[in-house]
Amino acid sequence: MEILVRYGEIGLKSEVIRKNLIEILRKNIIKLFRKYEIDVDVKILHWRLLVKVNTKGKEELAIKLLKKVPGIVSYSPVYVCPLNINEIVNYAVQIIRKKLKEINKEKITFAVKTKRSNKSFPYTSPEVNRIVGEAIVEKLGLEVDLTNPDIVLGIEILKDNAYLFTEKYEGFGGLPVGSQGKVLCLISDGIDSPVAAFMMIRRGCNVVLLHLKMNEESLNKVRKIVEVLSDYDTQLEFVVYDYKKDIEDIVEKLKSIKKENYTCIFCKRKMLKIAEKYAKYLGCNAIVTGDNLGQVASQTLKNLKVIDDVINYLTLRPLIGFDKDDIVKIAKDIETYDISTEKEIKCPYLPKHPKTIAKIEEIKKIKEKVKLI
Ligand SMILES: Nc1ncnc2c1ncn2[C@@H]1O[C@H](COP(=O)(O)OP(=O)(O)OP(=O)(O)O)[C@@H](O)[C@H]1O
Repeated sequence: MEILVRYGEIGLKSEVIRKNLIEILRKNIIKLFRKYEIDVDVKILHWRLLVKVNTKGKEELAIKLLKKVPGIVSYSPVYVCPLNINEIVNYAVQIIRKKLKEINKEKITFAVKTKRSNKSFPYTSPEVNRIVGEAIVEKLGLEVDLTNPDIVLGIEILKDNAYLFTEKYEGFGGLPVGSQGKVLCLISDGIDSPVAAFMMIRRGCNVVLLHLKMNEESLNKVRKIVEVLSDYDTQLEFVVYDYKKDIEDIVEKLKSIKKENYTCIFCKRKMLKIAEKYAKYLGCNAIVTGDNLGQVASQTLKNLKVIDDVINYLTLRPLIGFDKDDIVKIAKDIETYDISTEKEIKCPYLPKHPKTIAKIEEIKKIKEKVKLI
């Protein structure tokens, strides 16, 4: 099986950068397929990649896996045909004939959509559409429907060959992983932080996922999430830090001065402080969290400011402006949603009335009183 892979934004870059990104993309495809013991050859074509799946019986898996490679916008299993209009017509008729066997319907309609990037091919795209379309009508008796066809036959005319296909799968787009440096993502068992990590992977970052462990149940969920995300970034690193003592210390100290409502703020400050240490040690360029504005009462700009104040490191919150529905949709698409929601584990340290608008002067006073970060 051969699959034609299309990239998007990579194509907008200068030639030197584009070549570099395409090579990273090529290697990423090979790495992911190797993980699933699929032997592939990936050839770089003009504006496309051609993935040749050599392992028999793994074709369906190969199609699923390509969705998990950032940088890919869409892809199609293809028939590779010589650059000759008669051959293209012959291939087209055979492909449609085969496709007809899969469709159980009386009157089947079709459309031909050609894209010619090889301008030295002597027929324009509309001409190819017409010639191939007429042959299909004549030989197979189908009807043309350009708005809502049962079968769309795609033809891409590239430098070396014509590529014919009837299926087109969507990728996530973005940039190849490994092209934009490394970030440290704070990951919990919730819906948001796996999506935040994915957003950074999609933009080409390698990620280190850091989980601050408070209980075994959450850690088990996070482990499953890590497994899913490590298909998108095959070099993903996962670090677990035992956080129980730290959070208990925070809760105890705040209780002693009746400031329990500051628990979330001091907890997040401590998390960022720990994250900063790991980020520096592991060579990460930024820290990433799944925070969102106003999703819970304590996620206010003022709170985020006093939380960020504890470190001096680039902190990114890729979901800050997203609606919950948008986040849920992505979580479902990347297959972390079911894991995040399989069992809700409530934070046992959550105070009754978390502080919504924290002031830095108040934080300073508390810090000094009970020695917190
Ligand atoms: N136990 C944890 N380990 C690592 N990071 C965490 C942990 N808990 C929270 N975070 C980070 O802080 C962010 C905001 O925390 P919040 O308490 O709102 O998260 P949550 O509701 O538990 O999970 P999520 O934001 O992933 O849906 C998270 O998105 C995540 O980046």
